[in-house]
Amino acid sequence: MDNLKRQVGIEAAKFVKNGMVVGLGTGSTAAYFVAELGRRVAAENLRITAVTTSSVTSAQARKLNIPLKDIDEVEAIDLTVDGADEIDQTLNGIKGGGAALLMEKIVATYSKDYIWIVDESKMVAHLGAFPLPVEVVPFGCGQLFRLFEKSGFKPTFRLDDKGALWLTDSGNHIIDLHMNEISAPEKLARLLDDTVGVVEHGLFNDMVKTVIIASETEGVKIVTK
Ligand SMILES: O=C[C@H](O)[C@H](O)[C@H](O)COP(=O)(O)O
Repeated sequence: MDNLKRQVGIEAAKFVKNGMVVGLGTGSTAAYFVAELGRRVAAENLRITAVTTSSVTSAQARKLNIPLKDIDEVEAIDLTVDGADEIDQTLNGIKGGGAALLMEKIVATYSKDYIWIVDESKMVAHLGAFPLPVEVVPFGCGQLFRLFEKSGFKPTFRLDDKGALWLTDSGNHIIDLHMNEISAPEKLARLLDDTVGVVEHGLFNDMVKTVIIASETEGVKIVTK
């Protein structure tokens, strides 16, 4: 698995050219992309500026001497590369397994180009086997949890290793919805967008045009929409 993740990370880094502003995703797959960029910055004198999608990725980028800027300091983001938890046949996806969905969606929204990198296990017929992360404001999140229960969304609060409610980089909590199958991702996204207390959700519908997939049998392939 790690080998497949490394392959797509290295492949995606080939899209990065001198002078670009690059969005750095979060997670175990995106970390290989960031590592390869760091290698190229050191070995090839690649000149880029990066914006990141989480404190974890910022820390990795700093260690690798990748120049970072705040998202509001850059004119535009040329390309963002990120992982995903599930991707369906239409290239809708679920993200946020690493709790970075809010910053990830903001960075993706302001990127001219957006690529996901995954191993083949992430490609699915229907979204929903992976619990859908929803970032929620702490105030009233117990009420929101009960609303999700009544709606049949099978919510669970995400906890940290001490058993406390998970705190995101933006100071919010995460409720994971165990829906098993999401038959209408657009409809669910609209409903969540309209729900008070929801900051963001992990449905990334119609956002990505390019996915780089690695499999044991077929190697690396690029799927576009
Ligand atoms: O919040 C985390 C992100 O959405 C990740 O990109 C996603 O969870 C995939 O992570 P991984 O590459 O570790 O499977």
